[in-house]
Amino acid sequence: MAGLSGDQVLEIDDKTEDIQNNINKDSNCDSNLTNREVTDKAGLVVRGEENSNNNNQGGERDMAPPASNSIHRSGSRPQLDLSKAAIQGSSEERDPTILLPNQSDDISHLALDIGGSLIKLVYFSRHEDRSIDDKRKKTVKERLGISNGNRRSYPILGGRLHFVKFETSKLNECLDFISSKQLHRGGIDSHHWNSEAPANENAVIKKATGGGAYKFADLFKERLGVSIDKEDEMDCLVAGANFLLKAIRHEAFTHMEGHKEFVQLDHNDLFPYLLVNIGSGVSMIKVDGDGKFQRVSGTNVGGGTYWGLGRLLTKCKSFDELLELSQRGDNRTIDMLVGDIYGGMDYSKLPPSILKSSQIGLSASTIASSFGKAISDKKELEDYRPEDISLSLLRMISYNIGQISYLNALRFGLKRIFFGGFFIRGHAYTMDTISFAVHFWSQGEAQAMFLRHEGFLGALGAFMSYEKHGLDDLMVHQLVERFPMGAPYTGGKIHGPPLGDLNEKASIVGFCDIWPESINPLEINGPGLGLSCSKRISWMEKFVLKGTEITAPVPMAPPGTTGLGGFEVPSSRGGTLRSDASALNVGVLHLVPTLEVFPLLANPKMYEPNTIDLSDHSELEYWFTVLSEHLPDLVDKAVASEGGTDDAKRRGDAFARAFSAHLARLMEEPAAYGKLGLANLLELREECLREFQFHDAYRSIKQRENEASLAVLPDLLMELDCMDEEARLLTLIEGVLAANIFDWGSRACVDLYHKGTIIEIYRMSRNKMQRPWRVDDFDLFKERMLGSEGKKPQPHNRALLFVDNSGADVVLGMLPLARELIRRGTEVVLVANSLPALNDVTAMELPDIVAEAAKHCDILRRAAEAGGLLVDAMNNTLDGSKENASSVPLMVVENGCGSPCIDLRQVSSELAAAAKDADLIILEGMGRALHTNFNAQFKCEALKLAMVKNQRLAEKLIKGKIYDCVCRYEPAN
Ligand SMILES: Nc1ncnc2c1ncn2[C@@H]1O[C@H](COP(=O)(O)OP(=O)(O)O)[C@@H](O)[C@H]1O
Ligand SMILES: CC(C)(COP(=O)(O)O)[C@@H](O)C(=O)NCCC(=O)O
Ligand SMILES: [Mn+2]
Repeated sequence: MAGLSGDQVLEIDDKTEDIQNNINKDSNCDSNLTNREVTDKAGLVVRGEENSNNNNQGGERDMAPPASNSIHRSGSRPQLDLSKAAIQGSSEERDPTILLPNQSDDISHLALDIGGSLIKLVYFSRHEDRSIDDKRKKTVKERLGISNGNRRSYPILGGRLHFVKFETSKLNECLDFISSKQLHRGGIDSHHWNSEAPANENAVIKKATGGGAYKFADLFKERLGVSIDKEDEMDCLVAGANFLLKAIRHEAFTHMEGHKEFVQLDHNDLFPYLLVNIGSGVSMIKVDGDGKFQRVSGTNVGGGTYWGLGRLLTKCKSFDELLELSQRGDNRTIDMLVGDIYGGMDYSKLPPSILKSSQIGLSASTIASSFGKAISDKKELEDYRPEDISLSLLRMISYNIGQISYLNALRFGLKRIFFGGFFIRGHAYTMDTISFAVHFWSQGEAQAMFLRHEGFLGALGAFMSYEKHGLDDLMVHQLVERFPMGAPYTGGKIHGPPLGDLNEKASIVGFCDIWPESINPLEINGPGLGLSCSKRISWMEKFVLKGTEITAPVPMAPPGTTGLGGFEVPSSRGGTLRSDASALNVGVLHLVPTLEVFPLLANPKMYEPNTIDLSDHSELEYWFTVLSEHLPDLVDKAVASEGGTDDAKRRGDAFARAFSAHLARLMEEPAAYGKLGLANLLELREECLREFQFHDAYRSIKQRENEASLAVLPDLLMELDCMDEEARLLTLIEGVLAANIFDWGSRACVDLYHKGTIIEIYRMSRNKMQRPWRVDDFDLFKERMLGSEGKKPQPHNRALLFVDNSGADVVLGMLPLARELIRRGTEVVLVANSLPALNDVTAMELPDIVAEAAKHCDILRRAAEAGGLLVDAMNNTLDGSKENASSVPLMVVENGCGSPCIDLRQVSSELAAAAKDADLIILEGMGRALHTNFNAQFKCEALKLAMVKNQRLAEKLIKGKIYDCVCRYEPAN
């Protein structure tokens, strides 16, 4: 336990990462600015007031010393040594357990930028090693032709870069934080990239930049035993900016008149640009390339001026308070406007005989002189509203910086100006004001852009200055911002009344109220599949019997306590500057070195994963409600998955708060974390769960559904084998669609589970799948598979089956389909999640499922052996033969993601390799085939299969109803 001083006490638990370490004991999550913050991009409330004023006060002198020395940074950083990918321990046996490239030197996991106002920290944390079975992976890699020599073999989803900040005046808190997280241990002297590695504290060196790197070096040595290696501040700013602009897709954006738009930057056309860092003071740097820059100007009127003067004039206690005041201010009471001087007239309306230049265009409302009214009035400071003072000050400083920036851009013919530094604080009005100034003075020629990691450029640059870590060599998509998680959300105590026994909700009621009329529940006792097989008790009857196990409530904690206690339905706030940044971490980048663009995308540049764009506010509101309403059930499952312990309940509560707060934040500012689509929201939820140590909330649910399904699989396969080709293919596709109902992510399906009716409904839909489906290309697909007019088509070479849910979905739906393809001579690659998401099956779980299925099916067994899925059984096959060598293989690869949706711009290298020889893609499930990729075009044939388990989506996407099915077949593009 490391007690932190100040008004926020953090509880530290050494054993756990981020969140648990730092759950705020104070239940007031909305406390105003706290001493320790994580990247705060909050406060994007757009003022209704017109911002058409401009600052006509030219001639402001840059009082800062014009340091115009040109620094050229060495570009000879060591390259990423991909050939030495075996990182720790025995590389033969284990996949590397770290994500950063393995070099002989270690990698830093902490760098600091200690500025005049704020200390910025960038640190790296490692994910757990969750790589899937090594032997299997090795065989798959051999099959796919991936050798360690030319391919990266780092585990997927291996680490995160965190961004945290503290007030410089609260240095002690920063030191406590570093110490609590053991960030001062390890480093360039240790040989293992591992927080457990013994550290010779005397030799630990940390990179730091900013004035405090000099000023506080002794304190760091004394308190943490750390020697500070000082890095040039400008050097770091530029390195950080270049890195972000190249590596993060939605890093830069424009902000004009309240409208934020992300800009797509061409990496080959990035330079030159002007970097304006608005910290306590302002630096203006002309950047010509990596390590090539020149500090061309600056101004001493910066963030420190606003905060310093503002504090004196308004008595505000915090920067945020000052900024918030400005939002309610009216600067006309204190600024002297053109109209004040010219008797209410626009300067441009003066008679032509007087007006020499008609180009100036100064309206009456233009600020002629900031604070100018204060000279003529007989007023004292107390007579002015602090709100007005704050706004006047903010405008004065923002316009001034915008103007000087433009003049410097003009000096060097630069069109693009990127603004960083914490003065901006993601504040809409500040950005609008700066943008206005740049736009106004350049007459639209120059563009002001802002950076999402605005204040961390220096710290990131310092982080990257560690020799040989190779971070700067990582390409786009390798460092991705998945979602802004990682550092603690200050969840607070559980409060609110404990719920009763959650098990009560399992009472079984009828299902007719849910199921659409088109499928009549009364027909469930009908003639089964209408087949001539002689089995009296069909597999389905057995499965129904198993149903009670599937729908039984998950084991929960003793009644009376629950993880739901303190959960609050998110509510949107408006009108004030958000202080949530102190509670929400919006500063984490995930380091995912193995991610690649899926090679079968027809047009990667045009590819947009999201089908539903949430820029329409009513759409966002709808999904906000859906996800909020689903939250109690999710927390219930998550807490149960961890045994319902008190700790789990506390984390469940904190998760609910954090997720709700993120949702609320996004409602207010949808682009807060980058461009927002539905897939991002769903991913946010998974990331948030992981953040609170819920690594697999549906673990036991998945297990029991798998078991029930595997128990009846042999009988299903037998039934299928009794059919002719055509009936079988149709039954297989029906089987996939029907089983997609086992979805714990859909509110409607969760209701069916809880009512105990889901199995019946599944049975019903398998028995009677009315065609045509809402989207029904089955006949086309059938023709491709079976041919027409007696012509046998060429079987597919390799099919990638993107599988979805555990249980019936994968076992009774996708596996039988895979088996059919294998039987026809097509290699099958099952593509599954790298990390759990809802009840989706993961790549790590699949080999066991396949192995179990293979026990009763020769086709699957041989294929699984050939694909390396049954490595242990290879010398011990059912009949002892070695026939697997000639069999068509069944393989499993991980997709590189941990969400119900898939962004095909970022897939695992394994999947990318598997895709090379594939000529058929089958995307299954709502997440993978509808929310994302519904409109994706592929170079090869694609089949998109899903049951639509959401009414609104059904209406919007297919003009249909809930539980309608989609079978979309698209020939190669
Ligand atoms: N919580 C905060 N406390 C103090 N200043 C803040 C805060 N948030 C934003 N600021 C603004 O950011 C400025 C510091 O920006 P920063 O980029 O960190 O520069 P420096 O490296 O000089 O500290 C402050 O002068 C102030 O204008
Ligand atoms: C999360 C899901 C995409 C999972 O569906 P799946 O991919 O398993 O078919 C889906 O359950 C979903 O969109 N749920 C949210 C909408 C709702 O509750 O209706
Ligand atoms: Mn799913």
